[in-house]
Amino acid sequence: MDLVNHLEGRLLFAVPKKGRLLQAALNLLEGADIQFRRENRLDIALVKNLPIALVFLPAADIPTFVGEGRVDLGITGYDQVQEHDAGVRAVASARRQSGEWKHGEKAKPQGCDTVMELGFGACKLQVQVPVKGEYATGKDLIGKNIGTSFVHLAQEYFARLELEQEGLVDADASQLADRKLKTKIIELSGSVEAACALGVADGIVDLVESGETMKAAGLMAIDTVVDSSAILIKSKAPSNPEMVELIAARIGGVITAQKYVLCQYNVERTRLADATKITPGKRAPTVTSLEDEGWVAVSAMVEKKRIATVMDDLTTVGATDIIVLDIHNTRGSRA
Ligand SMILES: Nc1ncnc2c1ncn2[C@@H]1O[C@H](COP(=O)(O)OP(=O)(O)OP(=O)(O)O)[C@@H](O)[C@H]1O
Ligand SMILES: O=P(O)(O)OC[C@H]1O[C@H](OP(=O)(O)OP(=O)(O)O)[C@H](O)[C@@H]1O
Repeated sequence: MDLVNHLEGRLLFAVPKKGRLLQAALNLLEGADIQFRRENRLDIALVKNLPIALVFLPAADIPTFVGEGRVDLGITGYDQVQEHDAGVRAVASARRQSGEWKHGEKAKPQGCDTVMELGFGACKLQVQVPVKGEYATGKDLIGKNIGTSFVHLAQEYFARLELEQEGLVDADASQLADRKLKTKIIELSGSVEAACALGVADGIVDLVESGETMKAAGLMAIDTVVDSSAILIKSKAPSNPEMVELIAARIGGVITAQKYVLCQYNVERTRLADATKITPGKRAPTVTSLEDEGWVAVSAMVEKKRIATVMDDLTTVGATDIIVLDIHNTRGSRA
């Protein structure tokens, strides 16, 4: 089947084609009942039960496709959106400085809107230097060689430090983009952590999650450029805004379900106020009278990560028959 000719009328939804975000993104699509079959080696898949086509793209390219309105929705890292935006500022700056930018010309309406955080892919883009070295702060690296895949964010980070050193604090985005750096930013496409040991760079700007890669390479973090996690983004003018809303509501429901459990217990009415302070629910707890006068049953959503403490505290205020249930899906309450 010629898939490209079947895209007409379908909302285009970009998903990372490989790497750290792929599996969690696929799990989210499954939870949202977005059904598709991806043919071997094809980067487009038609969704069977909705007028959507999935486009599998490198996470780094998704902000470009969504930002230019070629694709309506996308899942990628916040770091990638920030890098893309910094790249757009760098291009605008180059055009301004070369005189190509005409007076009064408006920037193209580029960029994307964040719909929601997705609760996975947490990591930090950090400035790293050799543990056994002479650098302790970002400023110590001014004028040095920096290896990174995030060239535009690194450029703006060092532009800020260089301008601060020259006495200009609070530089705006275009001043950062316009800066001719003393620091040399070296673009690397992977295995960035090897750059210092191999003598290519004095420091690097790279992603850190557990810190294992950094530690194994004999590096330590001295500053954070961006705190990131996976996000759902949409173009500024999606082809089908209702469908975007529907997908966002479904994905929001799955995320809430993953994040919360349902806690139910019985408690004496006299202790109800103490108990509901511990389980206020997302909006309010559901309280039902029991046959046994003086007792009530309470049911409330509780964040999964807090549930053990919540159960301890409920026991302390005299709650009994405490049970915790997994939530399969939700709607109408975003995470
Ligand atoms: N160690 C990590 N832990 C959590 N999230 C990460 C981690 N590394 C990267 N990410 C997130 O996943 C996104 C994609 O990174 P990943 O390294 O998987 O990309 P990729 O598409 O495989 O590209 P590359 O070929 O450059 O490795 C990053 O932008 C970041 O948001
Ligand atoms: O702090 P950690 O948990 O060790 O994770 C950090 C590593 O993960 C990412 O790389 P990835 O393994 O995705 O491969 P890459 O170097 O090819 O991008 C990132 O670029 C770091 O190298």
